[in-house]
Amino acid sequence: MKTPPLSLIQLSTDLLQPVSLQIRAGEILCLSGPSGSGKSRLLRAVADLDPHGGSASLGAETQQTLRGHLWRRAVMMVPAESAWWHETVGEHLPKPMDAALGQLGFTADVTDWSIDRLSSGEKQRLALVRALAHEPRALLLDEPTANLDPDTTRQTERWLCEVIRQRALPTLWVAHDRAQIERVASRHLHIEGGRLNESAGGQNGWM
Ligand SMILES: Nc1ncnc2c1ncn2[C@@H]1O[C@H](COP(=O)(O)OP(=O)(O)OP(=O)(O)O)[C@@H](O)[C@H]1O
Repeated sequence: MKTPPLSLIQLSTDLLQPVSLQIRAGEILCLSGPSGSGKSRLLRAVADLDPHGGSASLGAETQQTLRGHLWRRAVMMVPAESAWWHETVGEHLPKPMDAALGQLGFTADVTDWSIDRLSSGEKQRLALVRALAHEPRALLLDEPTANLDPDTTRQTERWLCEVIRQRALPTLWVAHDRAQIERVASRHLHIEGGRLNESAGGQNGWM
């Protein structure tokens, strides 16, 4: 089955003018902008977690036609700070994710680890694995490598890019780091002053 694109249709927040755009299957659209410019709030609007104007759709399905929890399972947001509610890592995974965990450098016993012992970087990578275990059809990533050292950042980026390509997931990826955007982005938008502008790179296009 062909993976549908993720579309924003006149989507607006109180910080962002209405925006319409389409993210194709397997495309990584990076979003940069100054702190407080509304990047996370745009992601939350696409996930239908906050009140907003306009709508978003995934092929024929829209925020209006899918119930909230089903929309958010299909269009999966991984926030910068993940929430955990069970005692161990394994209890949060709806299916075994051994290959992904191994590719991200975890040993097989990570599923038995207590949430209390996890570092912020471990939490961040495990939240990505958990999100993908739910088999979403689009991804919203809020600074997915913010807590990682340079080597782990590269490892996580490579893994994410491969999964996004294999599963043909339309992806909106908030990033601050210019080098990261150059490595992963199919397209780059910059948000500033309530507007979303296509960025061709270059000094003025980056934050
Ligand atoms: N629920 C809310 N109601 C009103 N204002 C909010 C709400 N959540 C966040 N804000 C404010 O909206 C602004 C944008 O927040 P947002 O988290 O989207 O910024 P950001 O661009 O992701 O910034 P950063 O790069 O620092 O993470 C901030 O000034 C924030 O304080």
